[in-house]
Amino acid sequence: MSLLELVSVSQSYGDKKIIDQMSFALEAGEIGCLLGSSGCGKTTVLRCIAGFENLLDGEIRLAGRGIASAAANVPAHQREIGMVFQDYALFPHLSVAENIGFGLGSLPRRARAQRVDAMLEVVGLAAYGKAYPHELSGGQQQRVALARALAPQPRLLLLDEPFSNLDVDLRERLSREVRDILKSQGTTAILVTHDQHEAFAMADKVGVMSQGRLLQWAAPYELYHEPQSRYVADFIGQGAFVPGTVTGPRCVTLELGEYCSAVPRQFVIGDAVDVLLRPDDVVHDDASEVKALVLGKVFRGSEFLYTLQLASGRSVLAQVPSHHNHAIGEAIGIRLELDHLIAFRQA
Ligand SMILES: Nc1ncnc2c1ncn2[C@@H]1O[C@H](COP(=O)(O)OP(=O)(O)OP(=O)(O)O)[C@@H](O)[C@H]1O
Repeated sequence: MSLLELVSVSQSYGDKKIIDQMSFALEAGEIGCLLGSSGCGKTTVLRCIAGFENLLDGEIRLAGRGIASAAANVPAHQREIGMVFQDYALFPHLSVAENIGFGLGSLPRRARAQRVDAMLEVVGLAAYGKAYPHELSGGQQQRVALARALAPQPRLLLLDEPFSNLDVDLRERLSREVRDILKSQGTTAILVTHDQHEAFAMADKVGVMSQGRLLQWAAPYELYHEPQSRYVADFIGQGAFVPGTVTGPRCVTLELGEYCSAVPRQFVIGDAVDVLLRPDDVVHDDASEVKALVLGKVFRGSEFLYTLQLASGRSVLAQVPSHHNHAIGEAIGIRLELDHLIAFRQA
């Protein structure tokens, strides 16, 4: 039995449908992530799970028990769900230890103090119990918020864009740290973000949302390598679509030549397809007869990300080791190295 199940959940504000028949399941101890552009309904899903919104249709189950449907709701405070918000929402007049102990009122004093100490240790702030929130950095404050949410040992933790107030470096580090903390505690959690690096760094399962619908719910690797729709293929990672024709059971012909790998089974010979080329599929090769013009380049330390123009005028991206330093306007040889093909029928 999954720890959290959403079964065909819909929600609306007035006449406007915000969540449309959304279903997914999260196993105990897993970290899930809802990823999507601004306004697609991510936060609304969290609010439905937390008990702050009523459902129009469908059901939410936590550990096998129905907690929300159009007909009945378990009140938010009885759901044993913790939340961490973007703005930390710490109490400024309480010390770090008092903040963390805030939700532990039902524990005897001693047990509460022990739990607070243990949580300070878990989030690496053992020396800061007596400090006040304004004396801490943004990253430290977010760790206090995490400790406060974890202290009552919720069945499920919801994190709503928890790192978006932090600068990029800290975001990356903290997202790894938070994942380690959640895993060490065996906490089941759902994170909401519009940052796919964060989603990939943190989550076991990622759900891509668009306009209130869940388009795909899968492990990050699968989302990247086996996107089920053009939208997901486009949204996840970088790349460009290039038109081609299926020429054999495993082959497709593009303007860059014929490439044979596993053509998805739904296609037959003669089908017109758009093939997704990721930057790492396009390999720089001086010996190749296929040439492309360097339109732009971004230095990334160990590599360049080149924007290349093909003979047709179409652009593709290529990830090239940075000792190949070509000038804009130069023609360079390229070939494709496709492990597997991501292709969609041409519209
Ligand atoms: N209280 C409300 N009343 C009416 N409409 C609302 C309300 N809250 C949110 N919405 C609308 O619901 C839609 C989804 O909002 P939601 O906050 O869930 O999106 P989101 O994906 O979390 O966006 P962001 O990444 O910008 O936070 C938006 O169009 C928003 O305008």
